[in-house]
Amino acid sequence: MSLLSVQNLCKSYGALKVTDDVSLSVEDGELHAVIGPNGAGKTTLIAQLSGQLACDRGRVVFGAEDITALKMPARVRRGLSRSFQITSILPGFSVLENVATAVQARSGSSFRFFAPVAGEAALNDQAHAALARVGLQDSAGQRAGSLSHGEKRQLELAIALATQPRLLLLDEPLAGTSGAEAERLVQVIDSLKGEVTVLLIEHDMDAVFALADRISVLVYGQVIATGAPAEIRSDAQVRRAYLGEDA
Ligand SMILES: Nc1ncnc2c1ncn2[C@@H]1O[C@H](COP(=O)(O)OP(=O)(O)OP(=O)(O)O)[C@@H](O)[C@H]1O
Repeated sequence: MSLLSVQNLCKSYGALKVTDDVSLSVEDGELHAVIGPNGAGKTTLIAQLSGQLACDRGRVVFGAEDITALKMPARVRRGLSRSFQITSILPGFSVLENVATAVQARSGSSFRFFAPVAGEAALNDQAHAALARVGLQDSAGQRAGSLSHGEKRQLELAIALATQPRLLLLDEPLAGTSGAEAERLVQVIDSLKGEVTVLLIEHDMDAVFALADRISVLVYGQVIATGAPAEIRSDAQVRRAYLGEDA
């Protein structure tokens, strides 16, 4: 059984069909990338999967449960998390506090079962573990606002991981990075493989083809192909529609 099954998802704005009968599955443990030209509907799809945006039609099944009608917090509690954007980082708070806040938000009242000091220690332990996963363990005490752009992207990942997702939705995690910063993020995402199932949207094709187990290609709101990177690279329709004949 797939971890995530997206069935005939639709979203229109007036006459514009932004997601148009999208079906795809994400298998447990895989890194599944969704690529497509600007305006293809990728961000809208992620918003529909995270629960930020209601679907006009179609179903989203997570594990064995139909979650189509659930709002975002209920989806997060079930382990379906979207990476938070840099804009949601609290710049005046420390890196650790940013992650600890996310741990607490996910856990709801569960930390109240601990005595206050033990609760805080448990919270910090989880936050430190998430920071170590993304290579920010030495920056825990630093103000989040003083991080470089690439480090802020790493912090976003740590915040998402702190919610202990089963499926992580990553929307352009490399945006605004290049060179060593981008390579670092690719390494971090690669290191999550096998531990967290990932649905990745990313414009950096080198990163996508290096990381993905499978790729779905979205064009004008429709999935025109799904397959392993080598299959996608050699798919004539994909080359015509998106990658270009010389890709
Ligand atoms: N709230 C909205 N109201 C009207 N049109 C919208 C709205 N949100 C998105 N669109 C339109 O839907 C289309 C798809 O947008 P979306 O952001 O999902 O594409 P995308 O594939 O993520 O693009 P990009 O790669 O440029 O981020 C675009 O034409 C966009 O202008």
